[in-house]
Amino acid sequence: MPAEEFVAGWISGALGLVLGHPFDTVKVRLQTQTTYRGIVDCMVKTYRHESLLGFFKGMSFPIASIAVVNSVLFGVYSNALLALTATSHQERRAQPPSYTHVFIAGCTGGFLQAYCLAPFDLIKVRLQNQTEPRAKPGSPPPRYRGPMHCAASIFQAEGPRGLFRGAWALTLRDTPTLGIYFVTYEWLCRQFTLDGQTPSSGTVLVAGGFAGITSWVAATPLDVIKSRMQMAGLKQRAYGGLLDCMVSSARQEGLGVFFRGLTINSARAFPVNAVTFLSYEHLLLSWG
Ligand SMILES: CN(C)C(=N)NCCC[C@H](N)C(=O)O
Repeated sequence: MPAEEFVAGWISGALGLVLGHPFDTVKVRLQTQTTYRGIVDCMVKTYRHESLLGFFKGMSFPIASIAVVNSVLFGVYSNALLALTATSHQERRAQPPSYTHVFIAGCTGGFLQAYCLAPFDLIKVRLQNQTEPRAKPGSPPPRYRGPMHCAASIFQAEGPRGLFRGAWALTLRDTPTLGIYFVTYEWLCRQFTLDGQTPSSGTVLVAGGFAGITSWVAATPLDVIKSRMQMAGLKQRAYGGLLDCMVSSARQEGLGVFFRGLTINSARAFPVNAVTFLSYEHLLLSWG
């Protein structure tokens, strides 16, 4: 099993994550809290109340976890393609796989990464939703003192299953959308590259960026539900399950609720995924 894809996936995912985290914090807050009038209002309030640090809440944990999650995604994707088409990463430019194979491999990667991502994503969302300013005398202490304390508190209160809250919604979100992600990337690369050639860096940046946007547009409805399930019973009301969360969110806030965070998600997706794919392709190319 080729291991370079796992390592390249890890490094490229971490680079993309740092770039996209401030956008991600605004997105999570818009999706789960009703106190903001829009993106700008959320950014201004976050900055005033919590300074620049507020945008980077909950980042240390995803940085550590991206090692696992992105390497599982890219490693499983590439190895699934190897199993389906008997071609290695290097051979795929000369013998491109069919889009059906790319889609199946992407869905497989998405499905497996969702389970690795679930506990890390839960902790990230819980920390991002803590709007208390850091270390201000007299202000109430935040519920969680950091990622480890957050993980331990959830574990103590709900057991190991508690750490997988929202995992179903996350799996439903990621399985098909990661198929879409890799198909879009491959399709765009092939449109702008001569047969058998390696795509230029510009092509990889654009194809990666648009793959990110397309997949996140498709993922946003379930992303909203996932974030609400993860916050259920805290700042949110508790839900009877995924379907109950969907129906009651739509009843109370209209169908527009499923597109909350869409703009910020798309704005974040372009740079994050452009950088992720560029570094992934370059790392694999330099390792031969
Ligand atoms: C639509 N979905 C779930 C994705 N495209 N997932 C791939 C993640 C890539 C990058 N780390 C990101 O956070 O955008």
